[in-house]
Amino acid sequence: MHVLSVASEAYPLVKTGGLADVVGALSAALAPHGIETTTLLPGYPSVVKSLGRAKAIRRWDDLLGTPARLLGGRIDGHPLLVLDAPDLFARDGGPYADATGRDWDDNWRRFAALGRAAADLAGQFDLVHAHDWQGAMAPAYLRYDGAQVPSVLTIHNIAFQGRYDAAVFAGLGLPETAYALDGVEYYGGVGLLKAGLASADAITTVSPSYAEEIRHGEFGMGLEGLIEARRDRVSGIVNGIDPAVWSPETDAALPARYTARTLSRRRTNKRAVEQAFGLDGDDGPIFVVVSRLTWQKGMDVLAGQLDAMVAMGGRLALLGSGDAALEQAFRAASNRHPGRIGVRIGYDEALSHLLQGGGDAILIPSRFEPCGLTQLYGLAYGCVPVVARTGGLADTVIDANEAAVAAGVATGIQFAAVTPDGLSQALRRTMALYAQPDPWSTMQKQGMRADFSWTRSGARYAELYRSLVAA
Ligand SMILES: Nc1ncnc2c1ncn2[C@@H]1O[C@H](COP(=O)(O)OP(=O)(O)O[C@H]2O[C@H](CO)[C@@H](O)[C@H](O)[C@H]2O)[C@@H](O)[C@H]1O
Repeated sequence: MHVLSVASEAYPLVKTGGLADVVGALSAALAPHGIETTTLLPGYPSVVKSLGRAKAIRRWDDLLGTPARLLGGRIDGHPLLVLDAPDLFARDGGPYADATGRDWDDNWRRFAALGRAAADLAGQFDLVHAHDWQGAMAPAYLRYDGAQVPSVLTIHNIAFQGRYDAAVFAGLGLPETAYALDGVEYYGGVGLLKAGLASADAITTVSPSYAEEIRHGEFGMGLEGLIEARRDRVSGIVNGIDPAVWSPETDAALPARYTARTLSRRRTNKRAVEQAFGLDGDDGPIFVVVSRLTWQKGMDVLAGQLDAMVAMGGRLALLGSGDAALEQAFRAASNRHPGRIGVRIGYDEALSHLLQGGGDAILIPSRFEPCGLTQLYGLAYGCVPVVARTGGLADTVIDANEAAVAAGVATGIQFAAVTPDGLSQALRRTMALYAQPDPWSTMQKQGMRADFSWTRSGARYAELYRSLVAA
């Protein structure tokens, strides 16, 4: 089977978050099931450059108003297609925003063009798998083209919806009838994710709990009615992690590599974390954070608990970037507590590996979390996850309640309320567990033994694809 996977990022070519990790890993996850995945990405400058001298496979004189061509390449040995449309993608800055962080005004056109190109190419594939709002127009174009190729749309985060003014509809190149309640119309404007959700043959989210949560107002963020109406098409398939990239035994970013049997080697990495973040050397735990600094991730609540954490004897090494006010709050905390709180504002892939390989516990106090990958990396690296009980975090971490600790099955600490009290209790519980070396190392080893490889989830996607292609 040949599948076209359409997304705005894919590791290792372009990454701003977890979407890239998953899209980058899918091709290898599906190959054992006889599925060849071709990934279609926008031609950002770095992506086009990575292709070297590539020949155009196809050209458009007018792809939603702009000339474009299709270039071929490989991503980790798997087929790659790149939509080279310089008017849309040849810009400095990030995939979605300029260097100052301001979203590009024409994002609707940039990612609708990606979807339009995918639909134009779909005839060469058995199925199209689109990701998030940036890929979501692919199923919509397929539907309004009357194409026979089935489509899957995966929601990695329903908070990002690609919502625009009604005026952009005219630029989408769709029939008038598409501006309708069951089409692209969304609260009086245009919704790209909404259009995809209304059109795809199947909808997946990245954990079973999140699939359930988004049927309700608090998590559905305006799309709960549509999700509920299409619930027989919605399923949750939990993300895996790519062992070629995330494995403490082989990780080149770690000063000391280790396994569950050689956990004491982590001490060398812990010293490296202390150095990198200017932390005091002592025997207490180092909490780590690798995250976008946003409301979703509960970073405001964490910022409010840092004085308490330091008073308990904890230290923190934080790597992240995001909201300016939160960046400032963490910097200020680090100035207040030199040697106890170290902060690195920015994006650094290698440092994120070091934190997992040297930190004692990774904090993830998310208000909602479709799946979450950093807790899975934490589990694989013996960096115990301390997580809010929501979405994929609830599905992947076994809380260290008394029964679970006694049975030796706990893999982390869960807490229910993302509030100052909820988080400070979780920190206190973590400190108390850390003070008991045996249960703590049992918890680390349990996490490292848990299987979050793509084996099971790859099989689930393959099964879903087959059910649609056969239909
Ligand atoms: N400053 C930094 N430097 C280096 N690396 C950094 C970094 N900040 C974050 N990262 C990395 O970015 C990724 C974040 O992935 P997550 O799944 O945790 O969240 P995200 O919200 O981006 O993804 C969305 O999509 C994914 C994929 O489906 C879902 O798991 C998730 O719940 C959903 O919100 C991880 O690989 C992490 O290590």
